[in-house]
Amino acid sequence: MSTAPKLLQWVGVPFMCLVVIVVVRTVTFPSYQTRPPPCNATDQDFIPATRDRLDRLAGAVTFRTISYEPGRGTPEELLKFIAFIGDSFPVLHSSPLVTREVVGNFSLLYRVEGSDSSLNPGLLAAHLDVVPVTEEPGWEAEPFSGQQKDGFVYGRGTIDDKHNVMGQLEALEFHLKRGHRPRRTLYLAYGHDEEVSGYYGAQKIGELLEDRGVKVEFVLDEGLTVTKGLVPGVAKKVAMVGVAEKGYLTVKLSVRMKGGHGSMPEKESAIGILSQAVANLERNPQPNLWGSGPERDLTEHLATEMSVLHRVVTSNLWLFTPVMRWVMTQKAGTNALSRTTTAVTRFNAGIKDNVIAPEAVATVNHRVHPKHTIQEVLDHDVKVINDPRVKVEVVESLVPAPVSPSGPESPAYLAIQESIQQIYPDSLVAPSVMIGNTDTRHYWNLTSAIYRFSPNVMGPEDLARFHGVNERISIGDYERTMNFYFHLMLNVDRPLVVRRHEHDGDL
Ligand SMILES: CCCCCCCC/C=C\CCCCCCCC(=O)N[C@@H](CCCCN)C(=O)O
Ligand SMILES: [Zn+2]
Ligand SMILES: [Zn+2]
Repeated sequence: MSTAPKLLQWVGVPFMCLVVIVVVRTVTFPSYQTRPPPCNATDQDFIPATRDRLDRLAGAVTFRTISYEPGRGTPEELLKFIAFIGDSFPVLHSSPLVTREVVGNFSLLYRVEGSDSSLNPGLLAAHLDVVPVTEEPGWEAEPFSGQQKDGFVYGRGTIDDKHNVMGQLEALEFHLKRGHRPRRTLYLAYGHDEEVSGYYGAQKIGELLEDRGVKVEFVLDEGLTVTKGLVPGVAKKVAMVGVAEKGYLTVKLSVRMKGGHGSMPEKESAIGILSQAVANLERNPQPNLWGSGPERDLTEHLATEMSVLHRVVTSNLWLFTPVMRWVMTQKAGTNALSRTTTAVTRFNAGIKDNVIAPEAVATVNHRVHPKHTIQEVLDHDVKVINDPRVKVEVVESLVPAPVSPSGPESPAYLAIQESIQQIYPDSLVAPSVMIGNTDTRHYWNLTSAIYRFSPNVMGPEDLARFHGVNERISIGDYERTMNFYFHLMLNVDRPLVVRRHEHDGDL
């Protein structure tokens, strides 16, 4: 047989088989998107973002409830914020159904008594504290003003996390004002030191509930959001419900050398050696694990909603995972889903222009992928630094969270999904990995159904607002936040049993 037909036989035929398999899988890949059951909400079942509600959010932002490090915050501001909350919701705070405890001096635990003791309580979480403000001159509005400008409320805490605190309380106040009596007992847990790991706030709340033998049906805390323009190949909004949460590892790198007079430097300095170590870490990222954890579910839940090329790839991850691994590392948001991230967040050295620095110290903040271990991350750092003069110390660590159930087998997840779809009817919903950390670490013993989701919309240009400059929330998003919690409180106020969910294709 001549070469051409033999080549065709050995290459062409297998290639054609491959093409057929890829095409068949693409066209037959299942849709995970479902439609919620009909919502019988009326016009009265709506919380408008009225002036007084916006002023309450703005007021909350004015309290400089900054957390600096574990055990070092702003107690006076927290006490003022707590008092402000008490004054802002008179029906809630005078209801015989509601009890409020101050836990750990500055955290709040509300309990709304339900009428049906056969239903396990639900727990909504958020936090009262914020991170410090940097780059103040870059802000378009004073960071603790709560200024309303161009359809936004500006300020530190507007999306992390005072919109959830105030949005949940507004929803509960609205329910109680209308005489609603919940069947399911509801806890509202507001930690005062989430930004510094919650050791004195949420941890105490978790311990208190455990000591009381409380088991909850679900926990919902801050998390990923409704996203627009962040998922490659998807034009629609995508609401990402965190069913998992990355761990973290904070590492201190230090180099000590002989100091001395700036006029007689040695060939290498502590600053130079540490700078090289940091550069090595940034040039050699932790391994790409995309596809090995819950982030794969996010992609597969969206495959049928993607543009053709992306759909071919995501419907055939058996073949194209290497392609996905490359695509997903091209931007910070998707890269954060794909691997343990490495962020050098502090670098300190030197005391005077003419003095050789005897020590240089840097802090590295890793967020650990669900399929990675703390030790593996540390081993990678040491290997990549490859310099025994650099001391590597673990400052703090947390293993990745257990993965919560999602999809049709998880009624609590479906209730969250349903509430999202009632507020964002044009949005897709998918399970995802919370790339930041939350107070839910302190609630692991209360339930296996822990979710992280904040009902506001984030686009590519908004990611930098988290802990950054010009943190803000649109008035429309705050209105949707309040109404998300209004609907969620209704949607969970029934036995949460596995229900047959209407698939698009079934209607
Ligand atoms: C396929 C597209 C994927 C895009 C993913 C980007 C989605 C962006 C939406 C939201 C980003 C959420 C990150 C914000 C985390 C907020 C909570 C927080 O700040 N927590 C702190 C706790 C610190 C505890 C101290 N160890 C933190 O994570 O730093
Ligand atoms: Zn937060
Ligand atoms: Zn934060």
